[in-house]
Amino acid sequence: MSDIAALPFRKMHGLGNDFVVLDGRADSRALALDPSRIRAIADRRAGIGCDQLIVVAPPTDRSADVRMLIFNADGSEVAACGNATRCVAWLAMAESGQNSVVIETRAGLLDAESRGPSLVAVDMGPARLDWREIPLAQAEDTLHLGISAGPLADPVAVSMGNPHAVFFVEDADSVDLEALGPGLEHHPIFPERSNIEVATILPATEPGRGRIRMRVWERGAGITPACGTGACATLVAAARRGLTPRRAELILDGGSLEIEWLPDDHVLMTGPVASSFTGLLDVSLLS
Ligand SMILES: N[C@@H](CCC[C@H](N)C(=O)O)C(=O)O
Repeated sequence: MSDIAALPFRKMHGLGNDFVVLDGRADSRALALDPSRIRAIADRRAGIGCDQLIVVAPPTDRSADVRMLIFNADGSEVAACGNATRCVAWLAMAESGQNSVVIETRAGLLDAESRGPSLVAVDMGPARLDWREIPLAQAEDTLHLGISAGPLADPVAVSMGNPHAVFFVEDADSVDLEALGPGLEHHPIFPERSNIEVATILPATEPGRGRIRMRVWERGAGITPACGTGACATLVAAARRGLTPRRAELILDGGSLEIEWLPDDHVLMTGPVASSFTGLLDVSLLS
C-alpha cells in the first residue's frame, strides 16, 4: 500500500460551471501541480472532471483573507474566474463566520459578500477596455473588433482580468459554438487566446434592467454552462454599444446571473454557489 496520503478535494459549481477545489493551505502538494496533473484531474473520463481546477492558497497581500489560483481544464493558469470566485468566497465566509471576504487573485483583490445562504455578490473589479489590456496583438477599437467567423462578426473586446470577445447575434442558441469557438479562441488578434461569447438582447421586463441571453466558449475549457467573467464582459459590451442599461439579468445555459456595471467602472456579479461533494484525489493523479 502507498504511504503517500490522498489529497482531499471538494467539488463545487456556479450555474453548472464546475470546479475541483483543493486547499493549498492544508496541503502544499496542491500548490505544486503541473499542467499534466491538472489535465488528468480535470479529465471527465479518467479523473474527477471539471471545467477549472481551483487552489485555495495563503494570501500574499495582508488585506486579503484567501488567495485563489485558477487553472483551466487544459492546464493553463489564468487570472480570473467569476463563478469560482463566488465558490471560494462562500467557503472562506463559512470558515470565518463573516458575511464578507477579500479574495486575492492574479487579477486583483476582489470584495465578496453573502446575499443569502447560497448567494454571493462579488465586485469583479474594473472592466478593462484598452486594446493593450485585453490584450490584442495590435491597436484596434475594442468596441468594434475587425474579426469574423461564419455568421459571427464585429465583436466587442473586454477584459475582466481575462480576455473576452462578445458577438451580438439575432439568436445565440442557433450559433454553432462547438465549430466556431476553437478558431476564434486562437485567432492571431488574441496573443493570450480569448474566451468567446455570443449574446442576444431580449426584451426588458422592468425599467433600468436589461435581459441578455448568452452562451460561451471558454478559453482552455470549451463550452461550459456558465461563465461569470463572460457574463460581466457581455453586460459591459452591451452597455457600451447602447443595447442595454448598465444592469442586466444574464441568462446562461446553467441559469441566471445579475450583473451591474457600477459608476466607478467596477462590475458587480451576483449569483448562486453549490457544493456538490467531497472526496480524496487518488495519488495516481498526483504523480
Ligand atoms: N468559468 C470562468 C472563467 C474561467 C477562465 C477562463 N476560461 C479563461 O481562460 O480566462 C468564469 O466563471 O469566469
